[in-house]
Amino acid sequence: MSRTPFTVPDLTGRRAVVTGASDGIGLGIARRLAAAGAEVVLPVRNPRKGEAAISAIREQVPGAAVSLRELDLSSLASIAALGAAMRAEDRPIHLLINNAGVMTPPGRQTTVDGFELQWGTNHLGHVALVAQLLPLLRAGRGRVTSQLSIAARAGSIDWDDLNAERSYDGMRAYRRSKIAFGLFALELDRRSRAGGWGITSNASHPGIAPSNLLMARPELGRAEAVRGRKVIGFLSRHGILAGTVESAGLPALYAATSPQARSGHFYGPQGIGGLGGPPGEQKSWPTLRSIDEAERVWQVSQEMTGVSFPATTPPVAPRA
Ligand SMILES: NC(=O)c1ccc[n+]([C@@H]2O[C@H](COP(=O)([O-])OP(=O)(O)OC[C@H]3O[C@@H](n4cnc5c(N)ncnc54)[C@H](O)[C@@H]3O)[C@@H](O)[C@H]2O)c1
Repeated sequence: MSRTPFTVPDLTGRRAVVTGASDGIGLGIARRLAAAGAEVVLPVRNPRKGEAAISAIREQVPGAAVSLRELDLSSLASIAALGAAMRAEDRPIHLLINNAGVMTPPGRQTTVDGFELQWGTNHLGHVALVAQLLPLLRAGRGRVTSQLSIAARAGSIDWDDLNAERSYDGMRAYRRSKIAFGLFALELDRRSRAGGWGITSNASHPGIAPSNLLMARPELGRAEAVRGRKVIGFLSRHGILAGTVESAGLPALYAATSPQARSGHFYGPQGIGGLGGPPGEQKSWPTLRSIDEAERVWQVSQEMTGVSFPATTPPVAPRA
């Protein structure tokens, strides 16, 4: 099955930031951006893995303009430090791809700030990052793309237990983090339009691909993990209901760089079940449609993280 029908346009002179680019889907995204001529910043938790990622990119894109910054999305202090360092560099950001993520860690874990790990990393961490980088994104008329998951097609936000303190289920918490993050991405589009911030925001999901996220599942029993790896590896190899780690980056790349991709819209693989295949626009999932919930996510996330976005009166008109 052909998996690369989308070519990233020329990005010479553009500066991109990609989270979670030391591995998996994010590494492929960063490599393609660099190949298209962008200067790519990789904020990573582990500098050693970051150096290896840069070597891997330069092997395929000699002379690629890639550099590392330190970022732990599970720490608001680390996010603030990255924001301060990048604002001090005072260079516009044209693309921000919020790709990093963690899924179903073994048992309920918390960030250094005490948030349930998936809620704190996948959602709140990226909200805080966008707030920290907002002046640079505005300066670059930046495009923000946020990576969701097919898991967010179902489930809901348990507003009374955002941190899963009363009851914890790993997949429920993952879904919640990705639904909230999707609602945030769409609300960012609405707020930017209403406030004239000059940035765009859309969302993507990669389908399913055999990255560490799915192939190393320490929370599963050994037999179950091996079975899962075999099934996903088989599906990916045969292009059935799954992509490769490389192709899974295409929806985010399309959302972030295609002249056809629109702010406030949603992109994913167009294959059977939306799990693999070429990237394109897809109908938003019911979990992402409530404007009331999006506004609530917007407010609650600022309260929980202590970051703030410029005030705007929420627009009443539905999204275009
Ligand atoms: N692989 C899939 O099938 C699949 C399916 C749906 C959604 N996704 C989403 O795609 C994105 C990329 O995942 P992947 O499959 O490449 O997984 P991966 O585990 O290979 O990569 C995840 C990346 O996020 C980074 N990360 C995790 N916690 C971090 C933290 N606290 N601070 C900074 N970086 C952190 C990791 O270091 C890694 O680089 C994630 O948002 C994931 O939820 C993946």
